[in-house]
Amino acid sequence: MRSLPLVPKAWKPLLCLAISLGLTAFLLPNDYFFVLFNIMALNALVVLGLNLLIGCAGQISLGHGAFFGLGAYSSAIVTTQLHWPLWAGLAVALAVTALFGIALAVPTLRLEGHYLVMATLGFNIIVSIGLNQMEPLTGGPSGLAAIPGMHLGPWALDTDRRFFFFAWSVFLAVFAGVLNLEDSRIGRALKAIHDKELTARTLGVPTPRYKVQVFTLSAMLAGLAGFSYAHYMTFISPSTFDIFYSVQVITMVVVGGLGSLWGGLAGTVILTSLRELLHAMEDFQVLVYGLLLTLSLVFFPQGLLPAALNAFWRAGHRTPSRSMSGPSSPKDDARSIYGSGFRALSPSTRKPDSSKAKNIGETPVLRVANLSVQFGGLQALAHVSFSVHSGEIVAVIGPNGAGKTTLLNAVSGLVRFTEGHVAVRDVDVSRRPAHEVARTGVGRTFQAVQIFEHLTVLENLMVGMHHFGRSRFLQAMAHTLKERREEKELRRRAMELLEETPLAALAHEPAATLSLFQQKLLEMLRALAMEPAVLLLDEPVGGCSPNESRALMDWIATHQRVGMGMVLVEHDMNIVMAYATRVVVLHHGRVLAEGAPLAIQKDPRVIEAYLGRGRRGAGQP
Ligand SMILES: Nc1ncnc2c1ncn2[C@@H]1O[C@H](COP(=O)(O)OP(=O)(O)OP(=O)(O)O)[C@@H](O)[C@H]1O
Repeated sequence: MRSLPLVPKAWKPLLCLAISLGLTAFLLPNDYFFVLFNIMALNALVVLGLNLLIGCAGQISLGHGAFFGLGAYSSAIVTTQLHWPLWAGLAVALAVTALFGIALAVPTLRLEGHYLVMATLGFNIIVSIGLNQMEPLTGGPSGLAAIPGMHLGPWALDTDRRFFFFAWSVFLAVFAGVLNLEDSRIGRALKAIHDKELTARTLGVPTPRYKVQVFTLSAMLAGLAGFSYAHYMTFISPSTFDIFYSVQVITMVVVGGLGSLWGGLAGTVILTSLRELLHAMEDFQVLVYGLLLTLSLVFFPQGLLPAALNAFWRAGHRTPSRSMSGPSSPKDDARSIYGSGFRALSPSTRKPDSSKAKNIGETPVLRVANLSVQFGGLQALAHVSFSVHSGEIVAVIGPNGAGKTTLLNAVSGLVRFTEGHVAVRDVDVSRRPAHEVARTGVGRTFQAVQIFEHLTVLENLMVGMHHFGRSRFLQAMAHTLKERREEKELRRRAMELLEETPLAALAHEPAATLSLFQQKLLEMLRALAMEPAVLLLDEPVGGCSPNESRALMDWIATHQRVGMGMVLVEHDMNIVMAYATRVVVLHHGRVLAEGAPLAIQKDPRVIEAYLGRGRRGAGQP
């Protein structure tokens, strides 16, 4: 089965779902239940898109009622008023929702959380007003009637039972595509964006493009549902597509569990049925949905269903799995923490300047020229210039607030600089977005470790390899042969890298369960997975014990030999002296001194900057 193209990854549960739906069709007693299940299928399509948007990419929309309406109305208008064929109605519905999706996504791209909710809510209200006001086109509040019924070529889907098979087949096909997408290179990138967007950008993930694409895809799924609804009901009016519909579908996502595609389906089944139960009490529906939404968000932010399932699971498994926790005590022996190749060096084995400068390349891999960064009235960096050659570890040191992290942020494209240039392997990356800088060859770690906690260890690494992949949204959804080969290759390379470290045994564990040491190691490995020309390490051993620090530094220093340059921001002078080939000292955003570690250690200007006037010669920096 694995070698066949276009077979969904989750084909077993999908097959079970298809069989259950087939059996359901024979068990449903009358047309009333078929109508209920048909509406459920269309809601499930909208929820699927919304879940992809909210759960995977972390963008919230209260405008999906509008996309549902735009899909329904655009097809209804062209098929009733222009007498276009049904397939043209579908094409128009998808095109219109895609265009509106892009038009809404691009300007709201920078918005997050409440602001994005407000923008999409505003969009829903505008569309509702438009549908009511544009009477000649939409029929106004009385709606559009006599819409052509759904048919597949010569087969008219003119009974509720026939439409049942159509609607659920469409849902199953799209569901398979979205499940494939979730478990692909793009899906991992979307989850990484949801988890830590800035970090994802520094790993080469084109976040703006993906956010627009996922928003558009989500809008198109609502448009597809709207198209099906219009030609199933053959009558539509604006009240179906108002803000209450958007609230309903959001509640279905939240109840089922944000980001859980199967949970979203369960939420749809439960809440569509609930709406039917509350049919007689129309005024209470808004109240019930609002209460469910609020209660879920406040008490069960991961979703009502996942919370119930977790409670059920915990009742059956009272003892937590040992493998899910990091090393439990300092008594865990070094091998269990570091694994082979991770034995700490004793301090005496690594001396300042010993055998460090053997493999330094001729041409710089990173050139920083005259770099200045201004934060309002604060000059954080002023005319900083230095370069890094392959095989070099250039330490950047300086007192707190000297501008070290700002320098790394400016080089990696996270901070705009007012003046200067940055070149990576002779490619000018000045003022390019962070993901492009990363793709040119800049990998980095952060002062406060930034792993994607909701991904596994292996998936974290695979996000680091994102820019090696070529597959796009549609290829990932269709799970094409090319995409499968690419995914297999990425997985193989990531496993190979992991096997270099003790993390291999934890490949499929959630990254959040790792100890700090393991997280630091994973973050470095993920940056290495990018195969960067230059690796920026921001206090890579901060928070680690001396043994852990040396183990990490010894391991990372082995990569010094493979033609990569490193910039090491570090406060621990023992580490700097032991591993740096050159040291750049920053003070008040300016380069105070630059040279070999031993020379820097004795430089009176450096001693003064670190220890202050009057204590010159009192000790080392
Ligand atoms: N985003 C920002 N907005 C405004 N000021 C900032 C910003 N980032 C840093 N700064 C300021 O710029 C200066 C340099 O900060 P930076 O974090 O680069 O120093 P650092 O040398 O890395 O310090 P530390 O060793 O404590 O990490 C500080 O005065 C800091 O307050």
